Amino acid sequence: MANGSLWIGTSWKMNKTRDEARQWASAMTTVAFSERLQPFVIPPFTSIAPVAEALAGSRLLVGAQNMHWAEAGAWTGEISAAMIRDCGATMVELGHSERRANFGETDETVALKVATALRHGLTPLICIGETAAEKADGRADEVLDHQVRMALSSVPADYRQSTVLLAYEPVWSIGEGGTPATAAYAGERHAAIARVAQETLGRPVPCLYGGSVNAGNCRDYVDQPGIDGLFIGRSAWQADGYLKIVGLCADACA
Ligand SMILES: O=C[C@H](O)COP(=O)(O)O
Repeated sequence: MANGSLWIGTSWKMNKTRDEARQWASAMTTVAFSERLQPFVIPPFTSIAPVAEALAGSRLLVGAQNMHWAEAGAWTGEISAAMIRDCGATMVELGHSERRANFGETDETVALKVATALRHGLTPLICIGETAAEKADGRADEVLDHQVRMALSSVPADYRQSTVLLAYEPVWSIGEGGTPATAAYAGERHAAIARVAQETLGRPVPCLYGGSVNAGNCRDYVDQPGIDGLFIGRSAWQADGYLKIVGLCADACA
């Protein structure tokens, strides 16, 4: 269980029109979230502004699923940190395994993006995780160590106390066909990640678990020491699914 806030959020990946996004957001506006929780939602780019408008005044933070590291320029198809801020987002997800596997994201580009995000006042949510093959080879902690060091060593000196989040998402646990990590396995990896983060940044860095989280297993994860929140896909894409998990996590904190 987290000592500080328990971060409970969802990325919608490439799902929802603006109308669908507004419907999800409007279901949140009357919810009294537990003070122990920090809720957040990460819509696709097209829905950031309408969701941020609908959630103005609520405790839910809004994020983007990716961004470019450059300030502006000839980067067709890309989105800058300033554009994301302009739409009302205050967080940005970086390095999701789907972007690493399908769009050439690397530890080097994630590092560049972390620095840019912080300079623009965006909280980076840095996704890390080993593949099934790396796990089978007994290399999970080695892979995570490298990912964490690369991402956190890029934090500019003036921003070392800014909020930075990690999300441990074993690649084999994500999406359709994914197998959720056992809470014990996730807890062991979180302990290893916490040691590397402390070494690299000189302070604790909150780390969320993601990968087939659902209403049936969410409490097992948040009961683990060192798991500071949950990053949820499919089980939170419907408002009632998200709120069910939020309620269970609030109970776990009580
Ligand atoms: O961004 C969220 C993660 O990739 C987890 O997705 P999932 O809960 O659908 O497995």
